[in-house]
Amino acid sequence: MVLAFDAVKKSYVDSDGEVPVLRGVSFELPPGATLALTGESGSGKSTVLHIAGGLEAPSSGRVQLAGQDVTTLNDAGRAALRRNEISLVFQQFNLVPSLTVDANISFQAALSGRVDTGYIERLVAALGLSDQMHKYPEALSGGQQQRVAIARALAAKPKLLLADEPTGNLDEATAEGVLDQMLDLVAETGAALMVVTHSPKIAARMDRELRLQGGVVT
Ligand SMILES: Nc1ncnc2c1ncn2[C@@H]1O[C@H](COP(=O)(O)OP(=O)(O)OP(=O)(O)O)[C@@H](O)[C@H]1O
Repeated sequence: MVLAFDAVKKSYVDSDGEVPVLRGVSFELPPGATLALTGESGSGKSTVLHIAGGLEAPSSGRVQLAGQDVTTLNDAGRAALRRNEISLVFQQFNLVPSLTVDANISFQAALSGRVDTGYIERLVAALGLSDQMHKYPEALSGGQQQRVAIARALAAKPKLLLADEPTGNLDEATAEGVLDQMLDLVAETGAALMVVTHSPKIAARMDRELRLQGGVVT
């Protein structure tokens, strides 16, 4: 399995006391699988994504990523897993402002020593970014920045691609193009893909939909 959640629970503590968000979430994502994670606002979708990406720890339960139990790894182990096996696309694009688009796109791939120039050129062309490569992120529109973030995530050829509303700022045709690129990566490399989305159209393009409701998946 690329990703396996086993009875994952997560609570936050706020001024009212402990607030349970995930009450026992289990699912598996094998290589080449695609999954849409849906549910109402506040149902815990981003929380699942952050736990899957090793950014947050579950309160209990087990998470296995690329065959390793994330819950027992130390910080260095988790950081290595994040760097080498996982790409995340957030709602905020987290581009590096001091680097050109070109350098931003290669950034993660370079960290894990996997820069495939031919693949990056294809991606950049397919995502309509060829004319933007020497610009800095601040000179790009929101939709262009989003495509740069997606190109960076794909360029690293991760085993697991996690995306939170990856097409939120894009018009329909561009959003379709972005999804095509994500699904091509899955088809070509056997990566697994999990997408958080409110869009039934995007969900329909994934193999499977998990709906979060009341802290469990349905
Ligand atoms: N760091 C935190 N501290 C306290 N509560 C949190 C924290 N992160 C998330 N929550 C709470 O957990 C619940 C789930 O949040 P989450 O962001 O996972 O939902 P979501 O389904 O992704 O929502 P949306 O569709 O609006 O992005 C919310 O009630 C939120 O307030």
